[in-house]
Amino acid sequence: MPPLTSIKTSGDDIEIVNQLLLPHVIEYVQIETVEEAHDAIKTMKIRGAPAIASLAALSLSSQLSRGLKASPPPDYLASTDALKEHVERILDYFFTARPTAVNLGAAIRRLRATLLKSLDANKSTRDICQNLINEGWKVSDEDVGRNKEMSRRGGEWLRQRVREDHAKVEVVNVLTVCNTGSLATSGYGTALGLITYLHESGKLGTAFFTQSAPYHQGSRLTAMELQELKIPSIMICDTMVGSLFQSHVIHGVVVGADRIARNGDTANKIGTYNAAVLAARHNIPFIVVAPTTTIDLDIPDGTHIPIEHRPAIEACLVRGAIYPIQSHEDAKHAVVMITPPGLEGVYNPSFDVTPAELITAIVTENGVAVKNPGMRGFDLSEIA
Ligand SMILES: CSC[C@H]1O[C@H](OP(=O)(O)O)[C@H](O)[C@@H]1O
Repeated sequence: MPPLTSIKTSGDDIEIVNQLLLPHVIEYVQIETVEEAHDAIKTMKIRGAPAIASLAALSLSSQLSRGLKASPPPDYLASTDALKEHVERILDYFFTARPTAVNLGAAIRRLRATLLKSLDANKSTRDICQNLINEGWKVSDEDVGRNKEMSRRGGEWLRQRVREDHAKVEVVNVLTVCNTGSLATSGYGTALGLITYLHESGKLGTAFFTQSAPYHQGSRLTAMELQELKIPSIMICDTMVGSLFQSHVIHGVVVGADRIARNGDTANKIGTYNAAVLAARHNIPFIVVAPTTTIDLDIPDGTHIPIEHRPAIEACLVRGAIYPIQSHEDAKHAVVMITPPGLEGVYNPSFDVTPAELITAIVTENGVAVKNPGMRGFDLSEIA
Protein backbone atom coordinates (compact mmCIF):
# COMPACT_ATOMS: atom_id res chain seq x y z
CA MET A 1 0.00 0.00 0.00
CA PRO A 2 1.50 3.41 -0.94
CA PRO A 3 2.26 5.75 1.97
CA LEU A 4 -0.86 7.51 3.23
CA THR A 5 -1.17 11.12 2.16
CA SER A 6 -2.36 13.73 4.65
CA ILE A 7 -4.38 15.60 2.02
CA LYS A 8 -6.04 14.45 -1.23
CA THR A 9 -7.38 16.91 -3.79
CA SER A 10 -9.49 16.58 -6.91
CA GLY A 11 -10.31 19.87 -8.58
CA ASP A 12 -11.77 22.05 -5.83
CA ASP A 13 -12.51 19.04 -3.59
CA ILE A 14 -10.27 18.46 -0.56
CA GLU A 15 -10.11 15.36 1.63
CA ILE A 16 -7.91 14.66 4.63
CA VAL A 17 -7.26 11.42 6.43
CA ASN A 18 -8.57 11.77 9.99
CA GLN A 19 -5.33 11.21 11.90
CA LEU A 20 -7.19 10.90 15.21
CA LEU A 21 -8.42 7.49 14.03
CA LEU A 22 -5.13 6.12 12.61
CA PRO A 23 -3.84 3.47 12.45
CA HIS A 24 -6.94 1.44 13.25
CA VAL A 25 -9.33 3.29 10.95
CA ILE A 26 -8.35 4.91 7.65
CA GLU A 27 -11.12 7.42 7.03
CA TYR A 28 -10.89 10.35 4.63
CA VAL A 29 -13.17 13.27 5.42
CA GLN A 30 -14.29 16.02 3.04
CA ILE A 31 -13.16 19.54 3.90
CA GLU A 32 -15.83 21.71 2.31
CA THR A 33 -15.31 25.05 4.07
CA VAL A 34 -12.59 27.12 5.71
CA GLU A 35 -14.40 26.53 9.01
CA GLU A 36 -14.03 22.77 8.56
CA ALA A 37 -10.36 23.23 7.67
CA HIS A 38 -9.81 25.33 10.80
CA ASP A 39 -11.56 22.71 12.95
CA ALA A 40 -9.50 19.90 11.42
CA ILE A 41 -6.29 21.76 12.29
CA LYS A 42 -7.38 22.78 15.80
CA THR A 43 -8.67 19.31 16.77
CA MET A 44 -5.61 17.65 15.12
CA LYS A 45 -7.54 15.58 12.60
CA ILE A 46 -4.64 16.88 10.51
CA ARG A 47 -1.37 17.87 12.15
CA GLY A 48 2.24 18.48 11.26
CA ALA A 49 3.63 21.97 10.66
CA PRO A 50 3.82 21.78 6.82
CA ALA A 51 0.57 19.82 6.43
CA ILE A 52 -1.56 22.32 8.34
CA ALA A 53 -0.10 25.16 6.27
CA SER A 54 -0.97 23.26 3.08
CA LEU A 55 -4.54 22.58 4.20
CA ALA A 56 -5.16 26.22 5.10
CA ALA A 57 -3.82 27.41 1.73
CA LEU A 58 -5.71 24.77 -0.26
CA SER A 59 -8.92 25.51 1.62
CA LEU A 60 -8.77 29.20 0.67
CA SER A 61 -7.97 28.27 -2.94
CA SER A 62 -10.91 25.88 -3.04
CA GLN A 63 -13.36 28.43 -1.67
CA LEU A 64 -12.25 31.17 -4.07
CA SER A 65 -12.28 28.77 -7.02
CA ARG A 66 -15.86 27.71 -6.26
CA GLY A 67 -16.77 31.40 -5.91
CA LEU A 68 -15.51 32.13 -9.42
CA LYS A 69 -17.84 29.44 -10.78
CA ALA A 70 -20.85 30.36 -8.63
CA SER A 71 -23.96 31.93 -10.13
CA PRO A 72 -24.88 34.39 -8.87
CA PRO A 73 -21.33 35.29 -7.81
CA PRO A 74 -20.67 35.73 -4.08
CA ASP A 75 -20.90 39.22 -2.60
CA TYR A 76 -17.16 39.40 -1.96
CA LEU A 77 -16.57 39.58 -5.75
CA ALA A 78 -18.57 42.82 -5.98
CA SER A 79 -15.54 45.03 -5.26
CA THR A 80 -11.87 44.84 -4.40
CA ASP A 81 -12.63 46.27 -0.95
CA ALA A 82 -15.15 43.49 -0.33
CA LEU A 83 -12.68 40.86 -1.57
CA LYS A 84 -9.83 42.24 0.57
CA GLU A 85 -12.00 42.20 3.69
CA HIS A 86 -13.21 38.66 2.92
CA VAL A 87 -9.74 37.18 2.30
CA GLU A 88 -8.08 38.97 5.23
CA ARG A 89 -10.82 37.72 7.58
CA ILE A 90 -10.14 34.14 6.47
CA LEU A 91 -6.35 34.53 6.83
CA ASP A 92 -6.73 36.03 10.33
CA TYR A 93 -9.09 33.15 11.23
CA PHE A 94 -6.60 30.48 10.13
CA PHE A 95 -3.88 32.20 12.18
CA THR A 96 -5.79 31.25 15.35
CA ALA A 97 -5.90 27.50 14.63
CA ARG A 98 -2.60 26.48 16.33
CA PRO A 99 0.05 28.91 17.64
CA THR A 100 3.43 27.14 17.63
CA ALA A 101 4.05 25.96 14.07
CA VAL A 102 5.25 28.96 12.09
CA ASN A 103 4.64 27.33 8.67
CA LEU A 104 0.94 28.21 8.98
CA GLY A 105 1.83 31.83 9.66
CA ALA A 106 4.32 31.84 6.79
CA ALA A 107 1.66 30.58 4.37
CA ILE A 108 -0.80 33.19 5.63
CA ARG A 109 1.77 35.97 5.20
CA ARG A 110 2.54 34.69 1.69
CA LEU A 111 -1.12 34.71 0.67
CA ARG A 112 -1.64 38.14 2.21
CA ALA A 113 1.32 39.44 0.19
CA THR A 114 -0.22 37.96 -2.97
CA LEU A 115 -3.50 39.73 -2.17
CA LEU A 116 -1.86 43.10 -1.55
CA LYS A 117 0.39 42.83 -4.61
CA SER A 118 -2.63 42.05 -6.80
CA LEU A 119 -4.57 44.96 -5.30
CA ASP A 120 -1.65 47.31 -5.92
CA ALA A 121 -1.62 46.20 -9.53
CA ASN A 122 -5.28 47.22 -9.85
CA LYS A 123 -6.28 43.70 -10.85
CA SER A 124 -9.94 42.79 -11.18
CA THR A 125 -11.53 40.83 -8.33
CA ARG A 126 -11.57 37.73 -10.54
CA ASP A 127 -7.87 38.09 -11.39
CA ILE A 128 -7.00 38.65 -7.73
CA CYS A 129 -8.88 35.47 -6.83
CA GLN A 130 -7.03 33.54 -9.53
CA ASN A 131 -3.68 34.80 -8.23
CA LEU A 132 -4.61 33.65 -4.70
CA ILE A 133 -5.85 30.29 -5.98
CA ASN A 134 -2.56 29.70 -7.81
CA GLU A 135 -0.46 30.73 -4.79
CA GLY A 136 -2.46 28.50 -2.46
CA TRP A 137 -1.82 25.49 -4.68
CA LYS A 138 1.90 26.35 -4.85
CA VAL A 139 2.14 26.33 -1.03
CA SER A 140 1.14 22.66 -1.08
CA ASP A 141 2.77 21.56 -4.33
CA GLU A 142 6.22 22.90 -3.38
CA ASP A 143 6.38 20.79 -0.22
CA VAL A 144 7.27 17.35 -1.62
CA GLY A 145 10.21 18.45 -3.75
CA ARG A 146 11.50 20.58 -0.88
CA ASN A 147 11.29 17.62 1.49
CA LYS A 148 13.23 15.35 -0.86
CA GLU A 149 15.98 17.95 -1.24
CA MET A 150 16.41 18.54 2.50
CA SER A 151 16.28 14.78 3.12
CA ARG A 152 19.08 14.23 0.62
CA ARG A 153 21.20 17.05 2.05
CA GLY A 154 20.66 15.91 5.63
CA GLY A 155 21.22 12.24 4.82
CA GLU A 156 24.53 12.92 3.06
CA TRP A 157 25.66 15.22 5.89
CA LEU A 158 24.89 12.56 8.51
CA ARG A 159 26.65 9.85 6.51
CA GLN A 160 29.78 12.01 6.26
CA ARG A 161 29.62 12.87 9.95
CA VAL A 162 29.30 9.20 10.89
CA ARG A 163 32.25 8.30 8.65
CA GLU A 164 34.31 10.88 10.53
CA ASP A 165 33.16 9.69 13.95
CA HIS A 166 33.07 5.92 13.31
CA ALA A 167 35.60 4.95 10.63
CA LYS A 168 34.21 1.56 9.57
CA VAL A 169 30.47 2.13 9.98
CA GLU A 170 28.54 1.40 6.76
CA VAL A 171 24.96 1.85 7.97
CA VAL A 172 23.60 4.23 10.60
CA ASN A 173 21.09 3.82 13.39
CA VAL A 174 18.97 6.87 14.15
CA LEU A 175 16.33 7.92 16.64
CA THR A 176 13.44 10.19 15.72
CA VAL A 177 10.67 11.81 17.74
CA CYS A 178 7.01 12.31 16.82
CA ASN A 179 5.85 12.03 13.20
CA THR A 180 7.49 13.92 10.38
CA GLY A 181 6.54 11.81 7.36
CA SER A 182 3.90 12.06 4.65
CA LEU A 183 1.23 12.49 7.31
CA ALA A 184 2.91 15.65 8.64
CA THR A 185 3.60 17.17 5.21
CA SER A 186 2.36 17.10 1.64
CA GLY A 187 4.59 14.05 1.07
CA TYR A 188 7.94 12.30 1.77
CA GLY A 189 8.48 14.11 5.06
CA THR A 190 11.27 16.00 6.77
CA ALA A 191 13.14 14.04 9.45
CA LEU A 192 11.35 10.89 8.34
CA GLY A 193 12.26 11.92 4.79
CA LEU A 194 15.94 11.85 5.78
CA ILE A 195 15.43 8.38 7.26
CA THR A 196 13.69 7.29 4.05
CA TYR A 197 16.58 8.69 1.99
CA LEU A 198 19.13 6.72 4.04
CA HIS A 199 17.02 3.57 3.63
CA GLU A 200 16.66 4.09 -0.13
CA SER A 201 20.46 4.58 -0.27
CA GLY A 202 21.09 1.32 1.59
CA LYS A 203 22.73 3.25 4.43
CA LEU A 204 20.16 2.85 7.19
CA GLY A 205 20.55 0.25 9.93
CA THR A 206 17.54 0.78 12.18
CA ALA A 207 15.18 3.69 12.73
CA PHE A 208 14.21 3.94 16.39
CA PHE A 209 11.23 6.16 17.22
CA THR A 210 9.46 7.31 20.35
CA GLN A 211 5.76 6.79 20.99
CA SER A 212 5.41 10.57 21.45
CA ALA A 213 2.63 10.58 24.03
CA PRO A 214 0.01 11.85 24.61
CA TYR A 215 -1.20 12.15 20.97
CA HIS A 216 1.05 9.19 20.06
CA GLN A 217 2.25 10.53 16.70
CA GLY A 218 5.05 7.94 16.95
CA SER A 219 3.24 4.75 17.96
CA ARG A 220 0.21 5.51 15.76
CA LEU A 221 1.58 7.41 12.73
CA THR A 222 5.35 6.91 12.42
CA ALA A 223 4.96 3.19 13.10
CA MET A 224 2.39 2.98 10.29
CA GLU A 225 4.53 4.95 7.82
CA LEU A 226 7.74 3.02 8.56
CA GLN A 227 5.93 -0.30 8.15
CA GLU A 228 4.41 0.84 4.84
CA LEU A 229 7.90 1.95 3.68
CA LYS A 230 9.37 -1.38 4.90
CA ILE A 231 12.00 0.50 6.90
CA PRO A 232 13.59 -1.53 9.75
CA SER A 233 12.27 0.19 12.87
CA ILE A 234 11.92 -0.21 16.61
CA MET A 235 9.50 1.74 18.80
CA ILE A 236 10.45 2.90 22.29
CA CYS A 237 8.44 4.58 25.03
CA ASP A 238 9.28 8.24 25.58
CA THR A 239 10.94 7.34 28.91
CA MET A 240 13.38 4.93 27.24
CA VAL A 241 15.59 7.34 25.27
CA GLY A 242 18.36 7.32 27.88
CA SER A 243 18.30 3.54 28.17
CA LEU A 244 18.45 3.23 24.39
CA PHE A 245 21.56 5.42 24.24
CA GLN A 246 23.18 3.39 27.03
CA SER A 247 22.43 0.03 25.39
CA HIS A 248 22.58 0.65 21.62
CA VAL A 249 24.83 2.39 19.12
CA ILE A 250 22.82 5.36 17.88
CA HIS A 251 24.63 7.48 15.29
CA GLY A 252 22.22 10.39 15.17
CA VAL A 253 18.99 11.86 16.48
CA VAL A 254 16.91 13.32 13.64
CA VAL A 255 13.83 15.42 14.38
CA GLY A 256 11.47 17.86 12.69
CA ALA A 257 10.53 21.32 13.88
CA ASP A 258 7.56 23.59 14.29
CA ARG A 259 9.44 26.84 14.67
CA ILE A 260 13.17 27.67 14.57
CA ALA A 261 14.27 31.01 16.06
CA ARG A 262 16.98 33.17 14.50
CA ASN A 263 19.69 31.71 16.76
CA GLY A 264 18.62 28.11 16.03
CA ASP A 265 16.60 27.44 19.20
CA THR A 266 13.98 24.95 17.98
CA ALA A 267 10.42 24.18 19.06
CA ASN A 268 9.32 20.66 18.33
CA LYS A 269 7.12 17.94 19.79
CA ILE A 270 7.25 17.60 23.56
CA GLY A 271 10.03 15.18 24.44
CA THR A 272 12.45 16.52 21.83
CA TYR A 273 14.37 18.55 24.43
CA ASN A 274 14.72 15.45 26.60
CA ALA A 275 16.25 13.56 23.65
CA ALA A 276 18.61 16.48 22.92
CA VAL A 277 19.94 16.60 26.49
CA LEU A 278 20.53 12.84 26.45
CA ALA A 279 22.12 12.99 22.99
CA ALA A 280 24.57 15.60 24.26
CA ARG A 281 25.35 13.38 27.26
CA HIS A 282 26.15 10.52 24.87
CA ASN A 283 27.93 12.63 22.21
CA ILE A 284 25.30 11.76 19.57
CA PRO A 285 24.77 14.31 16.75
CA PHE A 286 21.35 16.00 17.04
CA ILE A 287 19.93 17.12 13.70
CA VAL A 288 16.86 19.27 13.00
CA VAL A 289 15.30 18.87 9.54
CA ALA A 290 12.72 21.42 8.42
CA PRO A 291 11.73 23.58 5.44
CA THR A 292 12.75 27.23 5.36
CA THR A 293 9.12 28.12 6.14
CA THR A 294 9.79 26.80 9.66
CA ILE A 295 12.51 29.39 10.32
CA ASP A 296 11.23 32.52 12.08
CA LEU A 297 13.91 35.17 11.68
CA ASP A 298 11.62 37.68 13.42
CA ILE A 299 12.37 36.16 16.83
CA PRO A 300 15.89 36.18 18.27
CA ASP A 301 15.66 33.00 20.37
CA GLY A 302 13.37 30.27 21.66
CA THR A 303 11.97 32.27 24.59
CA HIS A 304 9.76 34.09 22.05
CA ILE A 305 8.17 30.90 20.63
CA PRO A 306 4.52 30.45 21.75
CA ILE A 307 4.04 26.96 23.18
CA GLU A 308 0.61 25.44 22.62
CA HIS A 309 -0.97 23.78 25.65
CA ARG A 310 -3.51 21.20 24.55
CA PRO A 311 -6.72 20.29 26.46
CA ALA A 312 -5.92 18.42 29.67
CA ILE A 313 -8.14 15.51 28.69
CA GLU A 314 -5.84 14.64 25.77
CA ALA A 315 -3.09 13.74 28.23
CA CYS A 316 -5.44 11.47 30.16
CA LEU A 317 -6.79 9.11 27.52
CA VAL A 318 -5.39 5.66 26.80
CA ARG A 319 -6.84 5.68 23.24
CA GLY A 320 -5.96 8.46 20.74
CA ALA A 321 -7.19 11.94 21.34
CA ILE A 322 -10.85 11.22 20.74
CA TYR A 323 -13.00 13.09 23.19
CA PRO A 324 -14.93 14.90 24.77
CA ILE A 325 -15.55 12.64 27.70
CA GLN A 326 -19.30 12.78 28.10
CA SER A 327 -20.03 10.00 30.55
CA HIS A 328 -18.49 7.88 33.26
CA GLU A 329 -18.51 5.03 30.71
CA ASP A 330 -16.27 7.12 28.45
CA ALA A 331 -14.09 7.94 31.45
CA LYS A 332 -13.12 4.26 31.74
CA HIS A 333 -10.74 4.92 28.84
CA ALA A 334 -8.89 7.51 30.88
CA VAL A 335 -5.65 6.85 32.74
CA VAL A 336 -6.61 9.13 35.62
CA MET A 337 -9.77 9.66 37.65
CA ILE A 338 -11.90 11.95 35.54
CA THR A 339 -14.91 13.89 36.70
CA PRO A 340 -16.53 14.85 33.37
CA PRO A 341 -16.52 17.21 31.69
CA GLY A 342 -13.54 19.06 33.07
CA LEU A 343 -10.23 18.18 34.67
CA GLU A 344 -7.79 20.10 36.87
CA GLY A 345 -4.11 19.43 37.55
CA VAL A 346 -2.71 18.30 34.20
CA TYR A 347 0.29 19.96 32.49
CA ASN A 348 0.05 19.26 28.76
CA PRO A 349 2.40 21.37 26.60
CA SER A 350 2.39 20.07 23.02
CA PHE A 351 5.92 21.30 22.29
CA ASP A 352 9.21 22.09 23.97
CA VAL A 353 12.20 24.22 22.91
CA THR A 354 15.65 22.72 22.34
CA PRO A 355 18.41 25.32 22.79
CA ALA A 356 20.72 25.80 19.81
CA GLU A 357 23.70 24.73 21.93
CA LEU A 358 22.27 21.18 22.02
CA ILE A 359 21.71 21.06 18.24
CA THR A 360 24.53 19.80 16.01
CA ALA A 361 23.06 20.73 12.62
CA ILE A 362 19.98 22.34 11.11
CA VAL A 363 18.97 21.14 7.63
CA THR A 364 16.67 22.88 5.16
CA GLU A 365 16.14 22.51 1.41
CA ASN A 366 18.84 25.19 1.00
CA GLY A 367 21.59 23.43 2.93
CA VAL A 368 23.03 22.32 6.27
CA ALA A 369 24.03 24.82 8.97
CA VAL A 370 26.43 23.97 11.79
CA LYS A 371 27.56 26.29 14.55
CA ASN A 372 30.82 28.18 14.19
CA PRO A 373 33.42 26.95 16.74
CA GLY A 374 32.79 28.37 20.18
CA MET A 375 29.39 29.77 19.24
CA ARG A 376 26.24 28.81 21.18
CA GLY A 377 23.91 29.77 18.31
CA PHE A 378 23.60 29.35 14.57
CA ASP A 379 23.92 31.74 11.68
CA LEU A 380 20.97 30.56 9.56
CA SER A 381 21.38 33.15 6.82
CA GLU A 382 22.86 30.61 4.38
CA ILE A 383 19.99 28.11 4.71
CA ALA A 384 16.94 30.26 5.53
C1 LIG B 1 7.16 17.89 9.56
S1 LIG B 1 7.48 18.42 11.14
C2 LIG B 1 5.98 18.21 11.94
C3 LIG B 1 6.06 18.56 13.40
O1 LIG B 1 4.72 18.78 13.82
C4 LIG B 1 4.45 17.88 14.88
O2 LIG B 1 3.60 18.45 15.82
P1 LIG B 1 2.01 18.12 15.75
O3 LIG B 1 1.88 16.65 15.47
O4 LIG B 1 1.50 18.54 17.11
O5 LIG B 1 1.48 18.99 14.64
C5 LIG B 1 5.80 17.60 15.49
O6 LIG B 1 6.22 18.66 16.29
C6 LIG B 1 6.63 17.45 14.25
O7 LIG B 1 7.99 17.52 14.45
